[in-house]
Amino acid sequence: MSKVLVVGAGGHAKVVIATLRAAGWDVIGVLDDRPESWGNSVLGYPVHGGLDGLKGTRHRAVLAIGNNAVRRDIAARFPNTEWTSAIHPAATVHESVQVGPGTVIFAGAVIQPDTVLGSQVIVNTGATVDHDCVLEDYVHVAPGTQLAGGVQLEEGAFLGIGSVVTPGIRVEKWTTVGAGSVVIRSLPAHCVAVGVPARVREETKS
Ligand SMILES: CC(=O)SCCNC(=O)CCNC(=O)[C@H](O)C(C)(C)COP(=O)(O)OP(=O)(O)OC[C@H]1O[C@@H](n2cnc3c(N)ncnc32)[C@H](O)[C@@H]1OP(=O)(O)O
Repeated sequence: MSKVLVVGAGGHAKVVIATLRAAGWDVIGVLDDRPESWGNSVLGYPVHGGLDGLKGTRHRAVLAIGNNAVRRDIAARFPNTEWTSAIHPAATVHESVQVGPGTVIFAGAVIQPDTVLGSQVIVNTGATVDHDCVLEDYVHVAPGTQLAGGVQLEEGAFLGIGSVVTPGIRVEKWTTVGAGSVVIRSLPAHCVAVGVPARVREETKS
């Protein structure tokens, strides 16, 4: 069994650990920069200490943090870490799908042919991503999100739980789509869009 470290000791880490275990990985522990988490455990796996523990380790690691910008910043901080992807055996991922380093795909997700997932992407529980989609680096599609064919989610886009995107739509960089929203027109970068149909309600800085 290959050994792997988990980075992040929050709720998302529980699902990452469950996914890794189901996929046959040997989880050797958790790292988190918050001192209050040290000595605790996540699903029975000990939090050994801060992220500097990644320096010099020969083990692979998974970034188990749901926030897209935080994943981006940690990946930049540790360029020499070998980030591994994790796919739950109860996810359905077509053999033509490309999966980048550090990307996690949780139970019940379905990913259809010729979709491309970048690095550090999260396809959360039960999300469906249909044919020919592109999810760039640091994208997170929350549980139950449904993407039609040919959807493009640019770097850092976050789609809230249960959101829906119609065919061929583009959501530009670092934009957030609110829970339950239905995206029927492409969305610009760095904004928050909500509702049915989704409309921009706020511009953001990052
Ligand atoms: C396993 C996991 O847990 S994965 C994590 C999944 N997490 C999610 O899906 C979270 C999704 N987050 C949301 O939908 C949030 O509501 C956000 C990000 C869109 C907005 O959050 P905030 O900026 O805090 O917005 P806030 O709660 O202040 O609401 C602002 C306005 O937007 C409206 N609004 C917020 N979210 C939505 C939504 N999803 N759909 C429609 N309207 C919404 C509010 O009703 C409010 O309207 P008002 O000004 O007329 O009263």
